[in-house]
Amino acid sequence: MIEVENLGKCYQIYEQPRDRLKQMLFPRLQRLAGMPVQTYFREFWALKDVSFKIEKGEAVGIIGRNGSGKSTLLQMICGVLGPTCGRVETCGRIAALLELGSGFNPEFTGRENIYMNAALLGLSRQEIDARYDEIVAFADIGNFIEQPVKTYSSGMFVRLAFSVAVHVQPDILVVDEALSVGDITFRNKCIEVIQRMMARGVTVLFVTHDLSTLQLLCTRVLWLSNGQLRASGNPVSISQDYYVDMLPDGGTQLTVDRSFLPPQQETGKARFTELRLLNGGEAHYRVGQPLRLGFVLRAQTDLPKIVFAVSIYRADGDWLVGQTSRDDGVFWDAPKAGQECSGTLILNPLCLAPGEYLVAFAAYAEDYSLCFALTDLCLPFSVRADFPTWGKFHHPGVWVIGGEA
Ligand SMILES: Nc1ncnc2c1ncn2[C@@H]1O[C@H](COP(=O)(O)OP(=O)(O)OP(=O)(O)O)[C@@H](O)[C@H]1O
Repeated sequence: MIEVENLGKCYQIYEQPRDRLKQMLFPRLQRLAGMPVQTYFREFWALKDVSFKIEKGEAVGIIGRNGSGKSTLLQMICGVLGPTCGRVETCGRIAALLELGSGFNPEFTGRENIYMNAALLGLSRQEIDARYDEIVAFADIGNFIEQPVKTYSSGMFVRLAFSVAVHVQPDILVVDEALSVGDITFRNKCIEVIQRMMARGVTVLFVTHDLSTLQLLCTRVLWLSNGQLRASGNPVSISQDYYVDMLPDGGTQLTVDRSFLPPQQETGKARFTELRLLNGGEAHYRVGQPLRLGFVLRAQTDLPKIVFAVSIYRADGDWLVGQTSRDDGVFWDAPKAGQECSGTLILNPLCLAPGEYLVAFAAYAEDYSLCFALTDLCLPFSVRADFPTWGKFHHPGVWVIGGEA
């Protein structure tokens, strides 16, 4: 559905505005005068020599630090930006959510923008009429649909744009970071729709900094670094490598006592302010050692009683441990806005087989009816053994020779 070959985008960077003028005039004059031709800009490659293919029905996530070229790549795939070199080929109708509000006329109402946008994507008046109610219902922005979109909040913008994009029956859906401005209910609704579209064979390409959405939706991840394709493959292992690369120490102190905050879902209710993996300064856990996971949560509003949950995943995405304080009969008293709840989960001994692991933390109401905070996979750690082990777990056990079972 998408084929990108040796794609590159080079910008000319001028240190001062007058250099732009010099560049327009001087090289021509120098050429006329038979003098050596000078340039008054420096080249900056936002994207360089990127190649990949995406098949029908794949959901591909693009990750990378700020400025690594993700939006540039999406814009070139959607045809709104021309490449400096290389080529992009796509098949079928592309519906794209690029920059916030792009493709919308701010003076037009939501209704008018729906008609304009859907028409640009190739739908006839009758087709739009037939889908109009569905588009409005999905966007769920109430009477604002009759207001000029310049009065919309960023979340409302995205709701409407996303709703149009998914209702025009595209062959390729391209989403640049848009989901991150929607609230959690809308984000979950979008994820469901994207999953349904994927099941119908729609190809999805999206940029996100939210590694949990990435792992939930993607069949493959492309990691861009300084405009180049650094890695492509399994969402969990690539996001783990990416995550480690983002660590302040570059991951060199991977499993030594340290604290690091991963991205987390903004619920407006609470945030984890500290997450810590404690293993006494060792480079790796040994099979059978205790694992201590420390956490601090700050309430942003008055909250009821809290229970914490910790999940441990193997690096290939297999969910191995789901431990909640409620199951162990432990609750934290209802914190007031601004107050912190802290705690440690000690798994002793840690029964995981040798391998690479990641942790995720969550805080819920005691009946699990509300999630107050949820982190991405974080705190990568590894387990080693001095002896061969088999399977996913290694439980301490006692073997008895003979006797009764
Ligand atoms: N018109 C332009 N002129 C010069 N440089 C540009 C232009 N547009 C983008 N760039 C540069 O190209 C690089 C890649 O930008 P891009 O927006 O693709 O990054 P990104 O990975 O999407 O970043 P983010 O995560 O912050 O959205 C950046 O260094 C940016 O400054």
